[in-house]
Amino acid sequence: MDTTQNQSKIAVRDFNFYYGTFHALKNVNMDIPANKVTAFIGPSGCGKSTLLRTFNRMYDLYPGMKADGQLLLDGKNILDKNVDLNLLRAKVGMVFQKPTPFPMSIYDNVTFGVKLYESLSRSELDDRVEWALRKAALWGEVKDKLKQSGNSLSGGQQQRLCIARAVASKPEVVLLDEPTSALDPISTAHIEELVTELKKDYTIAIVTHNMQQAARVSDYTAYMYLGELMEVGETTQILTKPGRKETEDYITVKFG
Ligand SMILES: Nc1ncnc2c1ncn2[C@@H]1O[C@H](COP(=O)(O)OP(=O)(O)OP(=O)(O)O)[C@@H](O)[C@H]1O
Repeated sequence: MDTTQNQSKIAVRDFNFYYGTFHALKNVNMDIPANKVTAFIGPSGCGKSTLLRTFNRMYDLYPGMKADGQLLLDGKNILDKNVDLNLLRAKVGMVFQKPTPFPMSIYDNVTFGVKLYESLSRSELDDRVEWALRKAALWGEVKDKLKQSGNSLSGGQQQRLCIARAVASKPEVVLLDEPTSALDPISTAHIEELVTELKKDYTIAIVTHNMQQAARVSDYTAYMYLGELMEVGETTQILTKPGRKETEDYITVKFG
């Protein structure tokens, strides 16, 4: 990938990841450019979600997992033992496949992470809630019912609420793990528009099984296979003229 014009936000260097004795990611090297969307594609089980989750060290939440190599966020290795994990997760937000609003009001969902890292006045919090919900293109639909439970929203609205929650603490990177796979086409279109909008302010990494989605939203695409990064490059090039046979076979089947 040509990173000379694009500043690398995350640099992955000689990175390996293990679930116990299972070697899930094998010597991965790549750059995730700032203020761009990088899509991760590849067959089920190839390690896309595993790689994404290492970018905010989600794996620290589970025993028996091990990583080596380097994951440099703005040049600093996030694998270092003395990294403040709360701060890291404030900088690198995550949205999961299934919408996961917390069992609390829409307002409290958005302020949840903010309150952990910042002490804002009530009016500052109100402003942040409006700002985040506007970013997530949800404000108009919920501004009159902020005290209602997040679970009262539709699936597509819930996912936008999760995006609002992720951006509310003003992260630098947003990780999206198949964010639209549980959504209808209209909600999917909403989220895709949002991803394009968000990259002005954030660096975005998205896992998707949908090649059309990768084509629509991403600038760069990484193809993974059996724990290896097979190739990475500009999305138009990877999807139309992949360098490797494995990528071509996968894309041909997926595009149908
Ligand atoms: N908690 C875990 N413990 C042990 N092995 C795991 C765990 N999570 C994932 N794996 C294994 O690691 C490999 C990569 O899984 P991962 O979920 O990252 O793949 P993926 O490409 O995101 O797949 P999918 O597209 O199906 O979501 C798989 O072989 C999977 O079985």
